[in-house]
Amino acid sequence: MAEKICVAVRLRPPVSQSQDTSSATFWRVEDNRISLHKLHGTPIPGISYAFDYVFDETCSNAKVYELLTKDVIHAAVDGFNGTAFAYGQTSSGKTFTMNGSPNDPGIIHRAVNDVFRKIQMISDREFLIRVSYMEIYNEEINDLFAVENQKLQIHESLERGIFVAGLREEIVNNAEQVIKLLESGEVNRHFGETNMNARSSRSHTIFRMVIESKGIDSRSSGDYSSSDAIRVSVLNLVDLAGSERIAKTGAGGVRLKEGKYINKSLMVLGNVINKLSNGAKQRAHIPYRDSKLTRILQTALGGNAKTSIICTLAPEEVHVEETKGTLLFASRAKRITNCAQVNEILTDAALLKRQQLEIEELRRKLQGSRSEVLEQEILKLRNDMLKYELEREKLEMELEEERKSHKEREQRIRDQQLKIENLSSLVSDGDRSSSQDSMKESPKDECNYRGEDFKTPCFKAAGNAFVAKRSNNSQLPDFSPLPDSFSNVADEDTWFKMNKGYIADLDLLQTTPARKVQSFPPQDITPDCSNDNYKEELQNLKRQLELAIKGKNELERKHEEEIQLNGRLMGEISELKQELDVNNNLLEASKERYGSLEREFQLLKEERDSLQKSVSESSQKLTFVTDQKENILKDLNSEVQRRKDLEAEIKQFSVAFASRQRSLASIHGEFKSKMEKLRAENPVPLHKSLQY
Ligand SMILES: Nc1ncnc2c1ncn2[C@@H]1O[C@H](COP(=O)(O)OP(=O)(O)OP(=O)(O)O)[C@@H](O)[C@H]1O
Repeated sequence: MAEKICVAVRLRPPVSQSQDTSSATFWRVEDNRISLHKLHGTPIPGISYAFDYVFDETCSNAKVYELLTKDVIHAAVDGFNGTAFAYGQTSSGKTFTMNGSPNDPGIIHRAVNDVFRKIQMISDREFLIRVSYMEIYNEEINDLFAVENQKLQIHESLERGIFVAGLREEIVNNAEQVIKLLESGEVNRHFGETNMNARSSRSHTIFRMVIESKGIDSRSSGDYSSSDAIRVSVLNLVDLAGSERIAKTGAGGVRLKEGKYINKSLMVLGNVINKLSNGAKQRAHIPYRDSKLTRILQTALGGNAKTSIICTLAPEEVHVEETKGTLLFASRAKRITNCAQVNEILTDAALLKRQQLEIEELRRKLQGSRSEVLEQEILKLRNDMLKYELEREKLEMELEEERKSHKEREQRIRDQQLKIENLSSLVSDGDRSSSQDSMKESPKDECNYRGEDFKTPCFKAAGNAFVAKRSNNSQLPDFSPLPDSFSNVADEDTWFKMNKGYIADLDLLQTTPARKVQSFPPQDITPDCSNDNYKEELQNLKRQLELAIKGKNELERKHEEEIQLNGRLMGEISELKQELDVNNNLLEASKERYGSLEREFQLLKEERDSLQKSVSESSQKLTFVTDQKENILKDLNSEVQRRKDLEAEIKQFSVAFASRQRSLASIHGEFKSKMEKLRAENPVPLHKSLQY
């Protein structure tokens, strides 16, 4: 059954009253809560903790045992593993709590007495108790019952669980015997003097009782499921060494080395408690193997055991930080859930029967909900996967189409840009031609000019044609001086770049028509023209120019629109891409889940198969045993029958024997009387006469 570890804290009495008067804070205990207060009584926010029990400095070991530990001890007698340990900084009262004083024995003594007292009260079971006592000193395990057993190793086996190999175990019959053994062990324990404690435990000690019991009349009951089982439980009573600040303990040399080992193993214990307190989901790996202490206490921490922890606190203000640390440890420990169950070892027949029941149960579970649920989940996942695949394909198609139309639009934009460039150059060419024309005076020049093949601009093949036109025009520098203001609008370099196919800056291009209007108004051109045709042509040219400018503006507007549309579409494409990514992730996740479910399903199938196999093996075994039993019964019956027959025969024989005896007796009587009669008739001694 899952249950939380039981956690209590205990405040030891202050070492010296005088220290307290100068304190600025003190710990207050109210019911099952402990909080830090300022000297005048105001509670300090955030430093208040509740536990299963909070014992103040007036509390006795008797009370601590009664409220916190007794249940664990009693449960151990009933077959549950149990652990009780004391945790706290050095000199906070751990050893006092576990070992006690002559006037107020500690938890270990009380537990030992209680175990034997309880056993006495159980009449239907017989008990076997073994005890051992070890210490972990500088991360080495030593036997406190046998000093020669040092540096012992931890092992693990199916039958014994985690155990210390080579540790002496004494079989004990009463509490006094155990107390004597404990006293002998205490002598071997490592204690040392530090600034904080004149007799400081330099090692963690674990006193262990293994309690075995068996129902007394198990044979007669015939119920194999429980009375035939042997219960084995392990009870650990642990006195930890205290965490210490080297600065405070003033430790050096050996003490310093011990302190480092102590702190390290307590840190591992803290880590284990921390991980366990995170709850099953976030637990991941629990570092039990990082220290000997946690390895030995593995079952007690989050395993098959009932556990109670007492955290001892030093009340002095100078220890307030350590006390807060201990309280934090205690509140984490409070969140740990153990799952204790009676430990039973079964005889073969009981084991067979129980296994069969378990197999049946498993089979029911397997055939029932679990596999159905799994199959349904797999089906659902398959559907989801198909759905995602379809959605992905659809999205991919949409994306492809979008890409295509995006390309087309880009092409259109490029075309438009080109057209705009052409128009712009045309406009400026036209301007320049106009200005040149207006300055021309000789008919030869006029003819030359008119002889040029001036056409409506061909937008599509603009690039090269335009470059050619520019190069033609550049042959007339003398007749076409650039206005001063031109360089402010579009310099030669810019033109050059544009004509070479550089990306155009539209802002620059837009300034070109404005220059034409400002610099070359039409009235400046006409008065100088004497030829009518030429005038007409000029008019045409002007019209064409106007049209071209209009066209160019229109194109620019369209171009702008296209760019905006393009921007929007790009946004849509990136949204689609994101959606596609999300879908892909979902697909991956469901694929993974699907895979793991399939694996789980496969495992379950294998498990089911092996279970079925073991069921059939068990059935075979059972049939074999039943057959054997029947045969034996048959043999027994025939033996009984034979015995009955023999008895009857003996009876008959006895009757016949008796009647024979009777007839013999009568013959003998007759013979005797005849002899006597003969003797009377014949005085010759009979034996003589008979000799003849
Ligand atoms: N509840 C208590 N009532 C009276 N005296 C106490 C109590 N707790 C502790 N003490 C006394 O305080 C001193 C230190 O206690 P103890 O040796 O038990 O501390 P510890 O936590 O085991 O220290 P360490 O970790 O150094 O071994 C001892 O003299 C002990 O008798």
